[in-house]
Amino acid sequence: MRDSTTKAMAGPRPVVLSGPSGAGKSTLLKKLMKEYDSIFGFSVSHTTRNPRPGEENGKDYHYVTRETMQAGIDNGEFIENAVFSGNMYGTSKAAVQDVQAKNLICILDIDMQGVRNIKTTDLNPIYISIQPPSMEVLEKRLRERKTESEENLQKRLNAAKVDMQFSKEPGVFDAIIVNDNLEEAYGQLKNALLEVSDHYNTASASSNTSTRFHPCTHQMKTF
Ligand SMILES: Nc1nc2c(ncn2[C@@H]2O[C@H](COP(=O)(O)OP(=O)(O)O)[C@@H](O)[C@H]2O)c(=O)[nH]1
Ligand SMILES: Nc1ncnc2c1ncn2[C@@H]1O[C@H](COP(=O)(O)OP(=O)(O)O)[C@@H](O)[C@H]1O
Repeated sequence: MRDSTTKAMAGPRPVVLSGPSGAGKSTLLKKLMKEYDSIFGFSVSHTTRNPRPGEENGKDYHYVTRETMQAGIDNGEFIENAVFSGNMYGTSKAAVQDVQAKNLICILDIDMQGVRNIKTTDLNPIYISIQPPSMEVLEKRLRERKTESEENLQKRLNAAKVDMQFSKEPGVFDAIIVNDNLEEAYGQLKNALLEVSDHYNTASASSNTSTRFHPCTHQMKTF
């Protein structure tokens, strides 16, 4: 059902990045955000999982208890929420509004349940799937990341099999990027952001030849 509280406002379309845990979404997003920090803004999700070393509350996630998260959901504060590997995750309306208020293109990193749920809302994002070259490579990268217990790792690998099938469903994603070589995948991500939307265009920066994103304003829905 559509959220009847949504209202239209001018602004660029958000971007959803999805794909298996370990596919490289955070790595690619961090590169994009570093290069184009005046263009893109990250939608900071809520989660009940513990922070990893180096992660910052309010930057990577809002780390909350189950009780706090459930209260927020019950109170209608979330656009979507899901349980992944035993933890709750969700995109609050405030997370998206905070980015839009800065006139930045909002980027969401969400799982496939989130993709399905967002498709029932008026957010109208561009959907990009980041996929690993193979299950073997995914497992190797997840193990080398050293962030997960064996149990969590197995849960992520099981979810990844379903996710890889989901990404092949016609019409779900505007672009699918296989993250084999990081620089190539990053180039493809930038191209996908340009190609999948008429609302982006490129121009040479005055002082160098790097590609710049210039979002045009158009009608979009916000929460
Ligand atoms: N539905 C939904 N999924 C989210 C949200 N935030 C993160 N996720 C997904 O939750 C999964 C686990 O994220 P995380 O614990 O950070 O582990 P990682 O993907 O292995 O780095 C990933 O697939 C994320 O895309 C959210 O707000 N909503
Ligand atoms: N193209 C790549 N080649 C090799 N390692 C990569 C590549 N992309 C990401 N990684 C590494 O794989 C691990 C998983 O990437 P990450 O960005 O955390 O994935 P996700 O956010 O999708 O869970 C990280 O340790 C990251 O440094």
